[in-house]
Amino acid sequence: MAEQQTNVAVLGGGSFGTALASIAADNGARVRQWMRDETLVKQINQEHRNGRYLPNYAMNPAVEASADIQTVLADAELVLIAIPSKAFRSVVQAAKAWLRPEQILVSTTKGIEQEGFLLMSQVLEQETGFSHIGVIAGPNLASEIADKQLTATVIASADSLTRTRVQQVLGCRYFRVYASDDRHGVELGGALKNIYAIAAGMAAALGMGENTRSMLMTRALAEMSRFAVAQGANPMTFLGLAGVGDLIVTCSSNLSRNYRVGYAMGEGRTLEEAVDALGQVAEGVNTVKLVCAKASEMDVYMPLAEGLNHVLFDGVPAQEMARTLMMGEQSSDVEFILPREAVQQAHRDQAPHNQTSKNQVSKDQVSKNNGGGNA
Ligand SMILES: NC(=O)C1=CN([C@@H]2O[C@H](COP(=O)(O)OP(=O)(O)OC[C@H]3O[C@@H](n4cnc5c(N)ncnc54)[C@H](OP(=O)(O)O)[C@@H]3O)[C@@H](O)[C@H]2O)C=CC1
Ligand SMILES: O=C(CO)COP(=O)(O)O
Repeated sequence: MAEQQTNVAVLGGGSFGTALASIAADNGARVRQWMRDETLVKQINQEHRNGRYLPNYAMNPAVEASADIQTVLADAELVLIAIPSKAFRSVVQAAKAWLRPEQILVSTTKGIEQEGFLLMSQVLEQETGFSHIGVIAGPNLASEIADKQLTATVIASADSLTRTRVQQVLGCRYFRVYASDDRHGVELGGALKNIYAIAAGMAAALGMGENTRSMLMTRALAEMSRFAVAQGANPMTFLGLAGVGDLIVTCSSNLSRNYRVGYAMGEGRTLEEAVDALGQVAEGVNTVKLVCAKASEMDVYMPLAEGLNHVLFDGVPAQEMARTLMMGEQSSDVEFILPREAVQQAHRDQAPHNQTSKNQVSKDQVSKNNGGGNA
């Protein structure tokens, strides 16, 4: 529980920003929430309801909404930024004149900026140069938080003041906040799982069974952690809420917008139709493109992401991805115990006449096969 009244600013009037603003207010903080939509500002201040993003949620009436970013940031000790990745930098730039180095800046955004492949905390660092910077990620469907379903998240920062203040300000009887100092790993976990949530939604619409779903999620975790480790993250982070925790919820729930985009495509809709019908952000659509380009540049094997990328952007039918799911290399289960290279070497050593074994399909063959493969 908050020990003293803290001034909190939330930038973003979407579903997650609204849920976090209300949690902080429930917890005794003085909360101001910024959004650009004046009609929504009026509705939140008069009806204590965000009719566009969380229409059935009775917000804490103490949350004060405003379209004036200067007013919202005045006196804020903690600033939570819940703006989709495509607009994140421009909003930080608009806020910059009123930010101060002693403030704690926390991104809640699970996405990647195309230019430079930057995560949002890196954008915050670039734009401000401040030292109290953190990220929040975890299995946090906003609409379940709005129902006050028991929920846990992670605050990740190298800065202990950031971790502690966020735990104090947001931790309450229905929202638990665990700490991590692997900011990069936690932030990558939140961004990467959106890719696999789309694939899981597609698999569900295609009628795949529970074994398939479990395989997909577990191999997704292998792929995510492989990529994150190549980017300098700690693989153990993926055992936590921001890794396996967030992956489970978004690959299982129709409340996840990324899952819903995949489901709609599995039912035969185009990407454009699926995204238009959603009317909110599905970060995974952009993330899969950026991650595949980065993985190819770094030579990281990511067949699930590559397969999805082909379905989303190259017109490959979803059914084709499912078929090729079974044709990739049969490699190591947990490669941090048995490295992939060791399995591949054993196959090479034991193949008759040093031919590629029958069950072992090379990376080249997998990518030729319409981009699908087993992670
Ligand atoms: N919703 C969830 O369950 C969770 C979401 N997240 C992450 O939080 C981030 C924000 O998501 P969420 O709140 O759900 O998003 P929503 O799509 O619900 O809302 C987006 C908000 O950002 C605003 N916005 C978009 N572009 C701009 C812009 N150029 N300038 C100013 N404001 C802008 C929108 O304003 P307007 O209405 O005027 O367009 C809206 O207030 C995402 O990265 C998401 O991954 C993380 C955990 C859970
Ligand atoms: O990140 C989320 C839950 O943890 C929200 O997922 P979606 O963006 O797919 O709705």
